Amino acid sequence: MTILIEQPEFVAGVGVVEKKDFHVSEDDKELVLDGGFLAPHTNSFGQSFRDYDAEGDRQPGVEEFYRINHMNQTYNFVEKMRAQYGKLDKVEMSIWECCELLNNVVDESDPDLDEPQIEHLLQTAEAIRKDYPEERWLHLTGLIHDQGKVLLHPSFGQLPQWAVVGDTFPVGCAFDESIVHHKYFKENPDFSNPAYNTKYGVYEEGCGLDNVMMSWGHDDYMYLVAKENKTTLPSAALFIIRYHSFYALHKSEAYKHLMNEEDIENLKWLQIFNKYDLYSKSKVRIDVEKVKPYYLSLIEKYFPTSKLRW
Ligand SMILES: O[C@H]1[C@H](O)[C@@H](O)[C@H](O)[C@@H](O)[C@H]1O
Ligand SMILES: [Fe+2]
Ligand SMILES: [Fe+2]
Repeated sequence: MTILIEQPEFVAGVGVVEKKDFHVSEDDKELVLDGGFLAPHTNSFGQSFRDYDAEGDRQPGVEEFYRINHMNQTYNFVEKMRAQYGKLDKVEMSIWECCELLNNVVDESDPDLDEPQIEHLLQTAEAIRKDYPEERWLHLTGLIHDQGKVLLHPSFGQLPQWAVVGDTFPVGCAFDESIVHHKYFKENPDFSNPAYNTKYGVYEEGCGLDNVMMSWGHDDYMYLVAKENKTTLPSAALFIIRYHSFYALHKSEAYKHLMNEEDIENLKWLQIFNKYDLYSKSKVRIDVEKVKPYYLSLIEKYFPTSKLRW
């Protein structure tokens, strides 16, 4: 007997459809995988993924991270950061050089991972590659989605962790209760500002997420870098990069009233991507030198110049 496990797949022009991706053969009493990626039940610390209350060494630091993040991410702050970092006048480097810079970067907001970020980028991309071998754009999206974390590096002004990592959320309208450690928004000045604390705030129904200011961090920054450097990646890739930390949307379905038609389409891809972003976090290291030529070929395909403006 064969047990089929459902995996969604994208078919050009049709969108996301169900796909039978791998099976377990009971006759042979062994697992027969068609090279598929298996999402583990627990993280490398033995806890469920994204359990922000589970007791453990990382919990107090992660909670403190969110306290400071929620207090400081205001509409005004985001406007300033977008204007300053949108100039892309800090550094010139290639995508691969950026991967290498992330060799020393550890994300303090993450309860599931304490490995350097280069590992996470490759783990994500390689996990996607297993299940979606044909979607080369999605492999590259995996590789670059967290590169905005270079904002932590001294050559980018060494921004504090609260201004770079963690889940993101819209500013300029009410903070949804589904956001991790929501209680700390009480200390954010926008929380009691009537211009910003209603369901719509400064936005309108269906205005499109492109027109929504998101809390500042690696997502919005990398989106600007990719867009301004004229990537030919599809719009779903840019959507994934800008909103992959927006769990209130892609997990809790909050803020849907701000989406437009294109957002609704792109969200399907983000939900696929999220499985690999989250569940590939592990202690299993990728052989960087072995996979490097493949990713260099993708970078060449989707970016017009080898040096990017950051
Ligand atoms: O801690 C994690 C990490 O910073 C990820 O890169 C980000 O995308 C997540 O949303 C966040 O919660
Ligand atoms: Fe991220
Ligand atoms: Fe990530």
